Amino acid sequence: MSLRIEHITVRYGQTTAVDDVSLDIADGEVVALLGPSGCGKSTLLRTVAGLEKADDGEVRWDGDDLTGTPVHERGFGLVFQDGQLFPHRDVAGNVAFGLRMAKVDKEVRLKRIDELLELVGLDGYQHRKVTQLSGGEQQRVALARALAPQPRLLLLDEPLSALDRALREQLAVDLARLLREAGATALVVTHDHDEAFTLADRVAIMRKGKIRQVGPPAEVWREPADVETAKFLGCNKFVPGSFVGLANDRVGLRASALRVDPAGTLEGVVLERVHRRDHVRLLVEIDGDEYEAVGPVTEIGDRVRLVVEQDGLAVLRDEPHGGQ
Ligand SMILES: Nc1ncnc2c1ncn2[C@@H]1O[C@H](COP(=O)(O)OP(=O)(O)OP(=O)(O)O)[C@@H](O)[C@H]1O
Repeated sequence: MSLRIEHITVRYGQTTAVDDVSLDIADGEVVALLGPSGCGKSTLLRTVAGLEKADDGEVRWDGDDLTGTPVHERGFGLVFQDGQLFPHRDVAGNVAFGLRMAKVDKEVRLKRIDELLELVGLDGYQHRKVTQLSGGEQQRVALARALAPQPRLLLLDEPLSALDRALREQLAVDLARLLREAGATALVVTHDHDEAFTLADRVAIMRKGKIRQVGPPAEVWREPADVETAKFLGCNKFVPGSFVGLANDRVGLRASALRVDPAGTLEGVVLERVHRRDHVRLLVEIDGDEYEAVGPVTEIGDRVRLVVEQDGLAVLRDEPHGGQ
């Protein structure tokens, strides 16, 4: 039971939206397709769904080429950014949709609806109108509806991006849990790295129509394949490894890489201070160069010591020409 994307290319006129992409998804695995706007993520997902036709390459399930298989016969569940619920049906009516199509008995159907609503945290919502639900609740219903017929693969296109930040963070955690509980095999498209890293067993980084790197979240976070990927994953400064005590040629620093701490070995002078929701962000001069750092509160002009936070670092593989 596995999906294989083989050398898929999709063009729109002069634009190559997806450029020779190959990717496998194993049974029960959640893979996130992560990349900036316009990199081709949705086009690739839509091609897997059968909503878009590939100019080249194949999408296979258990070895079978799906090229001639229409969307509704692929056995895949789809969830889009805005849920696309049926407004005239209640919650149960929406969740039941795929089960009705599959001619599942009413009794079994009702039981399955109850199970799914419990799974997505909407127990007791069966007869609520979907137009009277919050955005987060609507997305949960969309997810329950997609999961109901037990699809062999779940395709999620920016499932949380219509929601506000706080709700998105909470729902990403819930979604990760319920994909695991449902044992779902899923491909999730997102441009938000926090979301991708929360949800996925593996993250595939996409840029300009190509997959640049695939790996477990911790590995991609720690060792981006190149400088562009490191920048996309939050690195805004690149230094020789020796600056942070590593042997690598080049290391990317995220804003959280340096933290003021009297035990630190680096020394600098505070140039600027900004208060953020849950921390203080500083601009510090070290040996004539400027770096971001995380506070405690200090005064402009203070001399401070700084420690290096490993999570804030990205190690770049040594490149013969020195990368950026
Ligand atoms: N129907 C279409 N006709 C023409 N060009 C298209 C069409 N759909 C997408 N494109 C182009 O293909 C490229 C990839 O688009 P796609 O929507 O797959 O990117 P994306 O990574 O999903 O972006 P976003 O995160 O903004 O949705 C873009 O340059 C886009 O303008």
